[in-house]
Amino acid sequence: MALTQKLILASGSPRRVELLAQAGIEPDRLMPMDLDETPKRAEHPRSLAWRLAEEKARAALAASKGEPGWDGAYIIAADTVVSVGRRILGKPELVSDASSALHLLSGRSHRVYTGICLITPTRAVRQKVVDTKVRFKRLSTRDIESYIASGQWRGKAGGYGIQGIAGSFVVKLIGSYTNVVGLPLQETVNLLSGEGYDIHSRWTEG
Ligand SMILES: Cc1cn([C@H]2C[C@H](O)[C@@H](COP(=O)(O)OP(=O)(O)OP(=O)(O)O)O2)c(=O)[nH]c1=O
Repeated sequence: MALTQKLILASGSPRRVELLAQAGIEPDRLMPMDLDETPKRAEHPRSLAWRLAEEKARAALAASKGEPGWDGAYIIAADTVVSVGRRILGKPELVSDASSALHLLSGRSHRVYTGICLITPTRAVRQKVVDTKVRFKRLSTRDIESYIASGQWRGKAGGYGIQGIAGSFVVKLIGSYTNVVGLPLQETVNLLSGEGYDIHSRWTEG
C-alpha cells in the first residue's frame, strides 16, 4: 500500500539522485526545471535558496498537473547557494569566474545554504533551509590552477565540489556534510516522513 506513493524529484542534479539513493530513496520521476536563478537585488543567500527551491517544486507541480498517475505525487526540489558573507558566489561557467571564487574561498570560512521544498499529495508546501559552515585552507596558486584543470568546479555552486578533490581543502565543517553536496539528508528524510512518506519500507536488503 505504502509503496504506491510516488515521488518526483524536481532536479537534474546527479548528486541529488545519489544522495537520495544513499538514504534508500529512489524517485519515481526526475523533472529538471530550468529556471532563472539570478538573485534579486540585495537578496540574502538564505532567501535565495528558499525561493529557488520553492520555484523548482512549484514548476514541477504545474508541469505534472493533470497527468494521469502523477496527481498525488510528492514533489521535492532543492537549491544550493554558496556565500562569503552576503556575497553569493553562483555557479561559475568560465574559468576566470571559478578562479575568482576559489581565491575568495581560500583561507577563510563560507556558508553553504540548501533550500528544500516538499509539496505533499494534498498540495501543502513544506520548506526549510539548512546551512553549513565550511572553512578552506589557504589555497596556493598551484592548488587553484590544478583544481581548475580538473574541471570539478563545473556546474557547482561556489565553484567546487566537496565530494571530490576539494574535500581535501576543508579544514573545518560545522553542520551537515550532505547539505554541502546538494541535499541535507537528515532534514530531507524528516520532511518526507513527517508528511507520511513511508521511508522505512524502502530500506530493504539487496
Ligand atoms: C558546494 C557544492 C555544490 N555542489 C553542487 C550541488 C548542486 O548540483 C549545485 C548547485 O546548483 P543548484 O542550482 O542547487 O542545482 P543544479 O542546477 O545542479 O540542479 P537542479 O536545479 O536541477 O536540482 O552544486 C556539489 O556538488 N558539491 C559541493 O560541494
